[in-house]
Amino acid sequence: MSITNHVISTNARIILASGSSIRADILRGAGLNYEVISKPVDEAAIKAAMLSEGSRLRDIADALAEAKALRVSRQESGFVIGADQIMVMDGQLFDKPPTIDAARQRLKEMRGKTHKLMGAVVVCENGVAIWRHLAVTKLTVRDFSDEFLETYINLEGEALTKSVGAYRFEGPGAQLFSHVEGDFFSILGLPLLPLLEYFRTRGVIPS
Ligand SMILES: Nc1nc2c(ncn2[C@H]2C[C@H](O)[C@@H](COP(=O)(O)OP(=O)(O)OP(=O)(O)O)O2)c(=O)[nH]1
Repeated sequence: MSITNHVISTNARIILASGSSIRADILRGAGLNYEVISKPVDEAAIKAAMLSEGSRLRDIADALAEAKALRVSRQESGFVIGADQIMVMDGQLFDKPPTIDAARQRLKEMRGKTHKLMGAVVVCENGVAIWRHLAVTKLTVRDFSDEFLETYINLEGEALTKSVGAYRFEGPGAQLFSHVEGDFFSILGLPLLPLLEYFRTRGVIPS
């Protein structure tokens, strides 16, 4: 993503509690002045506990986003943003692929099918969750050739392991899809527009 560094005045401290580079790029590209403070959260434990209780997958994304934001908000002042995104296909939950080969297998599994991305964002202040939003996007992967897949994988490499869907929609990854339903920023990992609207209602950024 081509990112400008044109900041629109921000009247409060904004912290992104995420190690995700694309989330940072999205906030910076939108002209927000923010800091990144990310602290570890045992996502696997939260996910496993909620799955064993039969929680809805969207609630898992929300709980993870809240846990990430709370972990930082308990120690830092300001508006703390936590986010989490899960991929769902054929009723199954997928995490980020651990290796390039796992990404290859995942993309082959996704070929010709539609999957959902459930993206949660939670804002916390002084250790309390004060706002939340969930965006569900639907993406239909075309029946791409093995040759295209190898070309794409060689182009993106390790970046595919940083994305829950094993693609980067903002780049040549767009060529994987025949149809998407939902918001561009939510696909990338941060439901930006509802978040900006919330910050405007709180006077953090100008209306
Ligand atoms: N560049 C790019 N990244 C994507 C795309 N779709 C999903 N992602 C990334 C956004 C997130 O970094 C990641 C989803 O995983 P998580 O929600 O667990 O976040 P992550 O572990 O990366 O960071 P965090 O837990 O917030 O520290 O997938 C895309 O189309 N392009």
